[in-house]
Amino acid sequence: MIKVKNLSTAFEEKIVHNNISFEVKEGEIFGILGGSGSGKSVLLRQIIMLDEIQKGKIEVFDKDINKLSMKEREQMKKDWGILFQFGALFSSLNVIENIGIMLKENTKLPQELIDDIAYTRLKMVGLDASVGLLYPEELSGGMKKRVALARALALDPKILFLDEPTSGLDPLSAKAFDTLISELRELLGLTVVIITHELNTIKNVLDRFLILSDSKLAIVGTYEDAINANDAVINRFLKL
Ligand SMILES: Nc1ncnc2c1ncn2[C@@H]1O[C@H](COP(=O)(O)OP(=O)(O)OP(=O)(O)O)[C@@H](O)[C@H]1O
Repeated sequence: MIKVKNLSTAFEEKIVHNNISFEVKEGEIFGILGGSGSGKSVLLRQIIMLDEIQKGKIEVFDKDINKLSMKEREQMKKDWGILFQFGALFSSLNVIENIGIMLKENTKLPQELIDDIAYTRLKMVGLDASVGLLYPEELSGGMKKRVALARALALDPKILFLDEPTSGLDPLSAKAFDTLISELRELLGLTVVIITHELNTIKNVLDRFLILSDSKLAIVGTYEDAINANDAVINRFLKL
């Protein structure tokens, strides 16, 4: 689904990625892990075409994203949903309007249908229809994340990108959100890419992950692979 080949990124003196390569397979929940400032966000932003690729190649759906026409770029962006860490909801819009905005901006569907789809998405993320007319300030942290997720799912994406989706949530809400991500992957056949440092998520939700360390990949593999690697950097990171 995503192939990163020999990617190198540097900002002035600082080398952020030093010739890294990995693949994300269709249908898996893949984690991007690493310490603060290790280049996780830059990597994600390069994959979703917000940051430029300095050296190397990234393919999504078997297409080199550096070689897309404007039209192909726009088309590809409709095939993924993104939930940023601080992906705030619009405070002046109610929940249904917040979810529907993606459809309003990207389709010519009539308002009635947009509302119908938005309510379907709301249900998908485990929220009751009665939440639809509430405004963001009336929601708990966990509910806000779910609404933002519903918005990311609005266009029926093939890939879902999540940047620290459970940060700021209490442990119970974080666990419930993790379960939801796993369920949605099953239900919708999504491929999910998550930046996370939550050990529970790493252990229980991710199929495979990479760890960025010193601009290289300390590992690309499963949790079991990570344990078996018996590597000091990996062990420190996973608190093994
Ligand atoms: N546009 C830019 N110009 C210069 N330096 C940048 C730019 N973008 C990122 N960096 C630097 O690249 C490094 C990696 O940043 P990045 O945001 O990817 O880290 P991260 O792993 O996501 O960290 P965190 O977990 O703290 O969010 C940092 O040192 C950051 O300061």
